[in-house]
Amino acid sequence: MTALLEVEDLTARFDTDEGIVTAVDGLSYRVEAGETFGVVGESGAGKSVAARAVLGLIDDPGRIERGEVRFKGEDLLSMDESELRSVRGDRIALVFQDARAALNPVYTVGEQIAETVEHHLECDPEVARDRTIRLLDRVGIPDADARYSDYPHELSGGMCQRATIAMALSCEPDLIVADEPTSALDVTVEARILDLLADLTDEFGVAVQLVSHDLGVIAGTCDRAMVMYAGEAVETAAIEELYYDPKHPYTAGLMSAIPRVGDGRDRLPTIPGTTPDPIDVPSGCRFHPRCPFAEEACTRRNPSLVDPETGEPATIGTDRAAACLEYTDGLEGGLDYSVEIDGATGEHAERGGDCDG
Ligand SMILES: Nc1ncnc2c1ncn2[C@@H]1O[C@H](COP(=O)(O)OP(=O)(O)OP(=O)(O)O)[C@@H](O)[C@H]1O
Repeated sequence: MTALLEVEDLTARFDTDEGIVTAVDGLSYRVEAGETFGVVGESGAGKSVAARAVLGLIDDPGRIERGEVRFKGEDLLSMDESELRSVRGDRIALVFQDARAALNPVYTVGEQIAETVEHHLECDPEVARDRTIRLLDRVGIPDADARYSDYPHELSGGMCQRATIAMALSCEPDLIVADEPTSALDVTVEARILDLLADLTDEFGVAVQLVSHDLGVIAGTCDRAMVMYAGEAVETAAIEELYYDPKHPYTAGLMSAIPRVGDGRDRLPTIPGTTPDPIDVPSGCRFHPRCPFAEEACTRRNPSLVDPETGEPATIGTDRAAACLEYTDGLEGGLDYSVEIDGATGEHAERGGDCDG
């Protein structure tokens, strides 16, 4: 069965003064209709470039070198700009981190949403206005009738993000690509917006590709997720599997950065080291310089995604995949970490191994 979105072997590069940055390297994943699919990884992993590539929004000095982005079976990368624009306006909507910048400052919030409604539904302005007010109300903007006439600068950050979500929904899309939609918001507002997104995906049956550097956000919101490192996918799994039984040492490290109830830590990265220089990525497994379990083989061989149970190469349809030599019997010492969950809270309580950093 064809998934709603199928990205295959996507490779995107930027020509910079310092050299060529391969921001996304041979990336393959799928998003099923109606599901919330998370893309997680540290800054520079290639999450935003992957999200933008889905919409053909890679600008100079970037280019998509190869791959396919099939939306309902049609390759978006082979479409011309006007075809793409109509898919973007109609079937795929975008929500960005900086909601205020995404809104036009010279029109009221209501006017700009009503304009897309009018265009999309080919209805008259009164109908568009009513529908816009209902949408503003649905995304939790209080007193939506009055807020319709507010300019973006008159709304708080959280309210602006609600407005852009209303805007995204106004074209009744099949897919919303949300790139760090809550990173600029404080934690309480973030939680409310994520709850809203979850409710709306159920209610409108829309799929979401949710990009975040925060595995806590992804774990709380998504059905499945892909973990990215240095332009590549290192693990894909249903969210419970990723959370309770991470197969890649990098995912396990990200897990330990999820704040736990009562431990007072903020979201500090606990994996030692930093993401590699994108112009000069490490040989072999790109994570090996930071991996506590790395062996000599890891410096030579870049593992591809495989089913961790069988070691068989993963395809776009594989539900569980990890890219570590461990799963093709390539490690002598193996992986030595464990994840223990405090049953009472469902939070991560203890971890073994060296991956805590
Ligand atoms: N316009 C650009 N010109 C040059 N390099 C770019 C450009 N946009 C992205 N890159 C590079 O591509 C790589 C991936 O960037 P991307 O923004 O996708 O990462 P990310 O995982 O979304 O992280 P962040 O959360 O920091 O945005 C990075 O090394 C980045 O420097």
